[in-house]
Amino acid sequence: MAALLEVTNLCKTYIVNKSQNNVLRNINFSLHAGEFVSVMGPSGSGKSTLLYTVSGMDRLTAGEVVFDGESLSQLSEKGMAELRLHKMGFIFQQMHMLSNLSVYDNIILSGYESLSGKRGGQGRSRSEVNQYADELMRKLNIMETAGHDITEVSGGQLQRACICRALINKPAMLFADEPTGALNSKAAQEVMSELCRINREGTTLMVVTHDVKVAAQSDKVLYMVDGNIQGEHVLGKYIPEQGPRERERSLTGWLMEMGW
Ligand SMILES: Nc1ncnc2c1ncn2[C@@H]1O[C@H](COP(=O)(O)OP(=O)(O)OP(=O)(O)O)[C@@H](O)[C@H]1O
Repeated sequence: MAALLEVTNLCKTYIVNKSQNNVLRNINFSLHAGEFVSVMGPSGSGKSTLLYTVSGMDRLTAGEVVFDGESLSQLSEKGMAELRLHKMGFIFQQMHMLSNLSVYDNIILSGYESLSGKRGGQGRSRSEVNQYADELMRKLNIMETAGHDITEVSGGQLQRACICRALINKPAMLFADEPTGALNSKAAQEVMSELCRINREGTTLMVVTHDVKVAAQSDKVLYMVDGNIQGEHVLGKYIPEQGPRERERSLTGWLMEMGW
């Protein structure tokens, strides 16, 4: 089976004040449809940059990223925006909700946008987008926040609204940067349960996290050091009934070996 995401010799260099910062150095990995991978590593090792580059939010400097058969460097800005709108979902901390719109309107916005897109918005009508938004909000238990301003909901509710927004176009893959970073442990676990459920339903997940509890729920963990993937730890599919303890213990042991 072909990989959904295939990353080959990926390099990303930033030039700041005429000096060159080689943030990603020859990264290679692939993800199959339905996988859930976490990316861990020290601060500044390039985790967010990796997420941005493989999801087409930022251009790569060298190498190749192929997503669902399309090479990102071959796409124009418009082509890349279309690919992101229709096939990818994002939960990034800096992608704030629009403060002049209600929670509901924030969620449906890119759903409506996709209807006029070149890829056809999966042939849906506006009312079908609305229905899907209702379904997502019900599943994530935030229906009662629909008409609220985004300043009138809790951090956990807002994060669940971000997940609904990211899923509105039924993306093949969801990219998340510290999706539980700003949440208390109860809200974090609720968000993780939702992400795991979405993954079990078939959406591929790539999550950057510093949290062992989050990473222990993924199928495999990549550990980055200084712009390279230093190691990979395979955990297999998380079965909620078995609980996370053993996985957390095994992951923590491996992270220690990695120098975490
Ligand atoms: N837009 C940018 N322009 C210039 N340099 C950047 C840019 N984005 C990131 N960097 C640099 O790239 C390096 C890696 O940053 P990145 O945010 O990817 O690390 P990280 O592993 O996600 O860190 P953290 O865990 O602290 O979020 C850092 O040295 C950072 O300063």
